[in-house]
Amino acid sequence: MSNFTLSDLESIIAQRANSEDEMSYTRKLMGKGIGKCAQKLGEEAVETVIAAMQDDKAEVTTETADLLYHLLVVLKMSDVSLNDVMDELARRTGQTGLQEKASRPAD
Ligand SMILES: N=c1c2ncn([C@@H]3O[C@H](COP(=O)(O)OP(=O)(O)OP(=O)(O)O)[C@@H](O)[C@H]3O)c2ncn1[C@@H]1O[C@H](COP(=O)(O)O)[C@@H](O)[C@H]1O
Repeated sequence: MSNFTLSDLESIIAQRANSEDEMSYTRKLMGKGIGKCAQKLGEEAVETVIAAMQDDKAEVTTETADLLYHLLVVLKMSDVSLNDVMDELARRTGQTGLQEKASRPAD
């Protein structure tokens, strides 16, 4: 099992965002703006859903890797850190998902 974490990948993405590395996919993608990054995130989410519906474990694994990478790119572009997201998830651990839903303001 690898010790590699999402936090490690977040750090690499942050380095690439500020680099001049012509071989960096991250740099190239971010250069296209938030619209393209968000579109890629949506595509990877759909591909993960399709893999799950096909009950294809290998494909779910690779598509989820693509999805998590593109999610971290969008978080970086949005100036939201993984820590921000983990803090929000930690805040929610005191209640069930249905309690959280009931506590939301009415639309
Ligand atoms: N984890 C990833 C990762 N997952 C997916 N991808 C890329 O995401 C792209 C998605 O594939 P697609 O075929 O859908 O996209 P595409 O056709 O190339 O792109 P578009 O033409 O649609 O824009 C591929 O080019 C993948 O290589 C990733 N690119 C980089 N990383 C990691 O991010 C770090 C920084 O990478 P670089 O910025 O490339 O140095 C490194 O640790 C990499 O391993």
